[in-house]
Amino acid sequence: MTKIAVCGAAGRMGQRIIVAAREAGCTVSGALERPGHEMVGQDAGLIAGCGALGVAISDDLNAVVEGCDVLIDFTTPKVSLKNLEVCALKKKSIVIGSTGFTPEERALAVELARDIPAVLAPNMSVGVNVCFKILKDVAKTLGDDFDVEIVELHHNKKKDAPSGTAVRMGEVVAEALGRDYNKVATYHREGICGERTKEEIGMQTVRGGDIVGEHTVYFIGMGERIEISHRAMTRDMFSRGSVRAAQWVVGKQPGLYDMQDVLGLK
Ligand SMILES: NC(=O)C1=CN([C@@H]2O[C@H](COP(=O)(O)OP(=O)(O)OC[C@H]3O[C@@H](n4cnc5c(N)ncnc54)[C@H](OP(=O)(O)O)[C@@H]3O)[C@@H](O)[C@H]2O)C=CC1
Ligand SMILES: O=C(O)C1=N[C@H](C(=O)O)C[C@H](O)C1
Repeated sequence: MTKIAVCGAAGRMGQRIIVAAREAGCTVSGALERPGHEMVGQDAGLIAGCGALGVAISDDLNAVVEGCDVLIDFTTPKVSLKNLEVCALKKKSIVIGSTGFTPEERALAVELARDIPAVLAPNMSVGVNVCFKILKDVAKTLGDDFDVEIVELHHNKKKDAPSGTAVRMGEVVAEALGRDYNKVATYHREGICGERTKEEIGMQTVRGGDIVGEHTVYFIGMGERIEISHRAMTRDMFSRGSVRAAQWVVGKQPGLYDMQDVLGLK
């Protein structure tokens, strides 16, 4: 039985991951929140709503990592990089779902995962990862004649924008079209901003209410349009995906993997 510890255990995703780990027959060996968090000391299962587990939410990163096979972490990039560093020191595996990594932070993650197997993915659902695969083919087939715009919608508590999934979708399309995402992504249009360039990929963000997560990539041509959309109705396919990744990654060769590796979509 895989021993899973969860970082961000009292958060929206952390709670669902604890439930998913139990449903998958894994042992929840530890649960983490930051020092001073009001949930430290509480039973992680009671907070997640799946009954007492006898696992108190801790603020002791070293002790929690020591006691697990794999840490699942849905927090922020800075916290995730620290967790990756500690997992590397203790030779434990890690699954990171946090989003909002800068290119420099991502490069650091690759470096830190040199000696341990780690999964880093902005979206752990099967549906979104199949969309990544489809998008590559669609973009390659359509080529430069269709304008690409990406729109994402999320709840009003989300801290990063655009979503990690939208950025990955932009990267997949840009790469398929032979463009550099960081040069062609256009996040803002206002005033007399000029005609749209052929190369740009528009990235639009909507925030409100309790939207779990919606992504649409528009390929807009003359007289026709293709829309590839994914809508998440609950967080459960993200949490199940993260547990699947945790079970998969333990024992793999060191290195940084993504959800396409876990699902065999490459
Ligand atoms: N890859 C995927 O499939 C998905 C990724 N995400 C991403 O996961 C991340 C978390 O999302 P969500 O659960 O909605 O966010 P929440 O804010 O609900 O949860 C994050 C939790 O992490 C806690 N935390 C902050 N700092 C630390 C620390 N140093 N040690 C331990 N815990 C800490 C937070 O505490 P506090 O409230 O005190 O800050 C909070 O309880 C985001 O980046 C989001 O984009 C979300 C869904 C799916
Ligand atoms: O913060 C969220 O909620 C989500 N974040 C991920 C992202 O940024 O892509 C994935 C999902 O859409 C939910």
